[in-house]
Amino acid sequence: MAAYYPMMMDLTGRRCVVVGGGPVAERKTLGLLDGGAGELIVVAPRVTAKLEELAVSGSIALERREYMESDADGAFLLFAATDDRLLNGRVAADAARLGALVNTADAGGEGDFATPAAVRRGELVIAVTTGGASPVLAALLRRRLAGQYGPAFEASVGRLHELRLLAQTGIADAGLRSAVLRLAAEQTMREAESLPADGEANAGETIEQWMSRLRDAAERGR
Ligand SMILES: C[C@@]1(CC(=O)O)C2=NC(=C\c3[nH]c(c(CCC(=O)O)c3CC(=O)O)Cc3[nH]c(c(CC(=O)O)c3CCC(=O)O)/C=C3\N/C(=C\2)[C@@H](CCC(=O)O)[C@]3(C)CC(=O)O)/[C@H]1CCC(=O)O
Ligand SMILES: NC(=O)c1ccc[n+]([C@@H]2O[C@H](COP(=O)([O-])OP(=O)(O)OC[C@H]3O[C@@H](n4cnc5c(N)ncnc54)[C@H](O)[C@@H]3O)[C@@H](O)[C@H]2O)c1
Repeated sequence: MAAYYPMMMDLTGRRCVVVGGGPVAERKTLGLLDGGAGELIVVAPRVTAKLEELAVSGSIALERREYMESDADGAFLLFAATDDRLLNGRVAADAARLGALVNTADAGGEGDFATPAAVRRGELVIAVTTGGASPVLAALLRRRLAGQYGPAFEASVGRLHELRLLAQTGIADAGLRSAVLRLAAEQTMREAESLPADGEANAGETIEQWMSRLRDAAERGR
């Protein structure tokens, strides 16, 4: 069992290849699209209706045929998600030889990385993994976190980012700036618990007004 190192990968301009076209390959493909994969190719003789739809809309390139070694050539990420154990092993071996990072959907996650269950709220990504101990537990935790930090949390994260940019230029004192940013994050966490699904925290207050209010609070707390 690997210890696993969590990281967030920028897939802009990267070639990603999914081998297989069943429900598992579909899930990996949707995750790659959410994750901004630059060039996404799915190779399989048989694919789900959703993958078919993504090919028609041009979101993925679909190669409706069996996998060939050349599919691994030039790939940055490779996903072995077929129901054929021997083939998934071959894809992993090709990836190792050709320098692609590989994920295998079977065999205890043999390969270079595992895919976590993820909640996306704008720039916030919450990713959960059990390293193969219980993928279902990862999915259940993902569902709980998605409920706890609902869709409206995206706007809250966006406001925090705007505030941070403004504070970087608008508050010269580094200690005061970090106190303001901490108060803002703490307030946002508290609000997350009471935020209506379609509501926006502090709607109506500009970022400048929010920063000034936080600044007063931080100065009082010094
Ligand atoms: C989190 C998630 C992300 C995703 O796939 O996007 C994910 N599996 C999910 C669901 C899921 N997987 C399975 C079931 C059926 C129940 C069951 O059998 O337990 C369900 C439930 C369902 O389908 O609802 C079965 C399964 N999974 C793996 C094997 C092979 C093995 O362990 O040997 C088998 C047995 C296959 C068989 O028996 O033939 C392997 C892996 N699955 C992983 C990720 C990696 C470790 C993650 C971790 O442990 O945290 C790893 C190691 C490799 C990888 O795929 O990267 C996604 C939930 C997404 C979400 O809902 O948000
Ligand atoms: N990691 C996970 O999250 C997870 C979850 C459940 C199951 N699994 C494993 O993943 C495997 C795939 O699951 P599924 O439900 O998507 O299977 P599935 O049987 O629905 O689909 C298999 C896909 O592989 C394709 N395929 C077969 N031979 C191929 C070849 N030579 N080249 C290219 N594509 C080929 C088929 O066309 C089909 O699209 C399962 O066998 C299981 O071991 C993994």
